[in-house]
Amino acid sequence: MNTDPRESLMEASRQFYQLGWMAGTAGNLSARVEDGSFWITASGKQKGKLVADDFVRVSLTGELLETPNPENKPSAETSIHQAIYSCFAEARACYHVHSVEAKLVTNFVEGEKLPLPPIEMLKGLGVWEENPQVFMPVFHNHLQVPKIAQEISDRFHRETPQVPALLIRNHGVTVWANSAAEAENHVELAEYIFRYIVAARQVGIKF
Ligand SMILES: CSC[C@@H](O)[C@@H](O)C(=O)COP(=O)(O)O
Ligand SMILES: [Zn+2]
Repeated sequence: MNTDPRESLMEASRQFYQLGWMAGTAGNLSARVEDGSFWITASGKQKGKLVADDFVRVSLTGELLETPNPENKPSAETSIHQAIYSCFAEARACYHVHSVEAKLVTNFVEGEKLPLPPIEMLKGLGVWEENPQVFMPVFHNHLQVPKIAQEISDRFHRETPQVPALLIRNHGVTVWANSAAEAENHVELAEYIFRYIVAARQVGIKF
């Protein structure tokens, strides 16, 4: 991967903002560099107009390594990115967005996983089966973000998720991939699936 992925992160953020998935300051994006550290959006930046100074570089253990602007603080959800990179050594990018549909679908289930419809788009998330039975992990939206990160880490060490994506209840989706381009693709596919789930419910289709 390119040593400085910020251009890809800014481009993805602009795109997600335009789609309504990173309204205001919502969401955070990160991508790793060769030494294992990662660039992540600084906390509280407007996601529709990020510039290269709106990022920080942190280590896998959360230590601040580089900040173009001394006032930058790492995203409040950095610990979730750390958990993902620690669980999946091959992951090179981790994107988190806040669409309306990603929040809605978490209200359709009470348990820890959301059943996904057996639609073609699942192939883009790595599921190549006929009529697959696939679930996306759902986590409680604890006020203390490190607690969410710990639960992600604990669950994923016990059980590998079927898709490279997770939901936080009434909050949003987080995806990961082995490149920034693939992470962007995963966000778009996950969001398509959430729109499908909402629409299927409206017309009474069950899966
Ligand atoms: C619009 S506030 C949303 C935040 O609480 C959080 O969930 C979020 O996604 C952005 O936090 P940030 O610290 O800017 O990375
Ligand atoms: Zn968030």
